[in-house]
Amino acid sequence: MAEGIDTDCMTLTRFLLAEQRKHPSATGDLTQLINAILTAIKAISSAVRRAGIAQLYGITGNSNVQGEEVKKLDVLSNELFINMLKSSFTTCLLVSEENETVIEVELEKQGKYMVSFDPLDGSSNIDCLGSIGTIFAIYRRPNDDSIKQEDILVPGRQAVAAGYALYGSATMLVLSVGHGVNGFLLDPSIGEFLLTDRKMKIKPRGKIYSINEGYSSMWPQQVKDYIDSLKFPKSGKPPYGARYIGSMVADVHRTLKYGGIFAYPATKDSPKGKLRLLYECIPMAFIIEQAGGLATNGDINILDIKPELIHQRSPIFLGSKEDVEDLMSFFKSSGDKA
Ligand SMILES: O=P(O)(O)OC[C@H]1O[C@](O)(COP(=O)(O)O)[C@@H](O)[C@@H]1O
Ligand SMILES: [Mg+2]
Ligand SMILES: [Mg+2]
Repeated sequence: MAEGIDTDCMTLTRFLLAEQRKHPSATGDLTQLINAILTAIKAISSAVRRAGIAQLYGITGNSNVQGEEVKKLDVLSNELFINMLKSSFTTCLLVSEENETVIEVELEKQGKYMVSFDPLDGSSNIDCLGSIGTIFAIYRRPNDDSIKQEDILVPGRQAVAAGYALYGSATMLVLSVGHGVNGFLLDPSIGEFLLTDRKMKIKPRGKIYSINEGYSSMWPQQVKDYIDSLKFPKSGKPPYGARYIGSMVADVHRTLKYGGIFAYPATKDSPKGKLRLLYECIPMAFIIEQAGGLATNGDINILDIKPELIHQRSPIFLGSKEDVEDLMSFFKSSGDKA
């Protein structure tokens, strides 16, 4: 019989408590907040698993066979996330991809953290049973009494934690509280996340690039030249392989595990790129950097960008350090920005 992964039976709950004990002054609020996120992720995971099989029984679209309303997965995921975060009594400001404006938590439920999140990422993959995910970043609120909505517009460098859940062939949570990255697999039979990927590190260089090649005619020249250098290497080295799922969580997770580069550049149609800074680019950049990789917009590090708008977009290139540095050299030598 094949041996299973050695999990040491370290549950995420135990892991978080051990992290908390490293900081004697910790109040436990961050642990409570992450636990609330975990509950939302378990509920979303269970809804995702049911959504696939629901197609078999005609429970699709907006109503089921009885004509009852069925919430779309992204709407349901958003509601679950917001409810869990509010009822954790640890948050004050929330930014969700699904809400136009900043959500201010009711005064009596307010706590000291701010959270930005994409409750369901890769939604175009839902109907074809492809992998989807959830992304989040956590910040401490400024130390004054009155909170302002713009308080959440801080560079990713100031995040205290970030992570993502991937609803793939199993549900995995990848988390960093600022001391490296750890991965936990959900065992649905016991409802627990178990530590399976301890101290995750990204290879310094990979062999895979991940970009929507269909838009190549609209890429900046530097991106065209860089991708050509991977496909037609001069030195007689083998070319890079290409992989693109179209679900950021799944594409970034593969990049973290196998190495290489993930890119969503600016295009002629989307001069600022497509992906959103607060709840897609920053959390992923935080994870990749904590794992020893790099994330840039082609000009500056993603974590050093000061956001100006909650739904601001940014070009992004992230992954193995040497691969991202190679890409950056194409922008530097042309003198142009991404
Ligand atoms: O289809 P495209 O243009 O390649 O875009 C794919 C990107 O869009 C996204 O699906 C956008 O996320 P949402 O599903 O949360 O809107 C990313 O996950 C993915 O990287
Ligand atoms: Mg998304
Ligand atoms: Mg989304």
